[in-house]
Amino acid sequence: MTSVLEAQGLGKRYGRRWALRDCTIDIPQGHVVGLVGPNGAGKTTLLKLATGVLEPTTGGIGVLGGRPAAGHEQLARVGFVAQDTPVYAALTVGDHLRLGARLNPGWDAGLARERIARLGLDPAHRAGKLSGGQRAQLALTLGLAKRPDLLILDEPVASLDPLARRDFLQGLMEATAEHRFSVLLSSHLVSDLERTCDYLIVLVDSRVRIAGRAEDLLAAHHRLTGPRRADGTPPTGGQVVSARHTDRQSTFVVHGDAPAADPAWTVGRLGMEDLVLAYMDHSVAADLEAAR
Ligand SMILES: Nc1ncnc2c1ncn2[C@@H]1O[C@H](COP(=O)(O)OP(=O)(O)OP(=O)(O)O)[C@@H](O)[C@H]1O
Repeated sequence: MTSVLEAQGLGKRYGRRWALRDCTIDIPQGHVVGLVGPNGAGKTTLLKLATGVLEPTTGGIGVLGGRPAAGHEQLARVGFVAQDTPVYAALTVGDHLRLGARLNPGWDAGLARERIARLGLDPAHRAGKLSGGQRAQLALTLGLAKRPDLLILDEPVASLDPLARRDFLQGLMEATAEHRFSVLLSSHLVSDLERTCDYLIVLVDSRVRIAGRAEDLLAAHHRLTGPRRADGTPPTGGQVVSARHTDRQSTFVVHGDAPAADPAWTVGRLGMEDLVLAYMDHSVAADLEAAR
């Protein structure tokens, strides 16, 4: 099956600073992919490379088997809702739908109308007077009604309150269940992704730290807690993702097979948030960097 996004040695540099480097990933179709990382990690850069808004400095990127933004057909297959869910303030909700119909060959007018009605949005209302949550829902509706094979959303819920955030993500999940398309969604909040995404990419300091199916990643990581290790290494094999030490205790997050039972050590599983935080741990990230 064609990958939804395939990158080989992909990099983007601004002057002397790399916004994204050495990015090699291959994401199968049919997932809701969460791209997570701290501010400035390179998430927007990767999404803009995927939509063809930016050209790579190094390497290459393919989206749904084609070059990003290469021709009408490719443009029609990819929907993009940029950061801050941009809409035209002076246009009404109805104007947005008419514009969507004019610009997109595969426009699903029924879906757009039905969704706007379900959200309780008045087609005569100017977009500039909508609340942040309503604006985000309008932008999502435009993205969905385009009926893309891949919908890319850059921090779509960043400015929303918890209720609006939940409604937005729920609407997105319902749409993916109904229309079967792939989604690539960025956020710096793991809690947003936990219920929504089944594939995860963790980006830290402009590099992909880990990428894969969420359940595989969770199964492949363990937390070990036990007596403080004088040499700072865990009692087992596996790649150390993060390490924390107090006077008496050491806690490691390791990537690898389940460690053999040792009565002095507690072995625990991780949730998605713990996993992402472990990869964001800067001290270990710096060590990994030095070891490359
Ligand atoms: N046009 C630009 N010119 C120069 N540097 C840039 C430009 N755009 C982004 N950068 C830099 O590239 C790096 C990655 O930025 P990017 O916007 O991709 O991060 P992000 O993970 O999306 O961050 P956030 O969560 O804050 O949106 C940052 O250091 C940023 O300052």
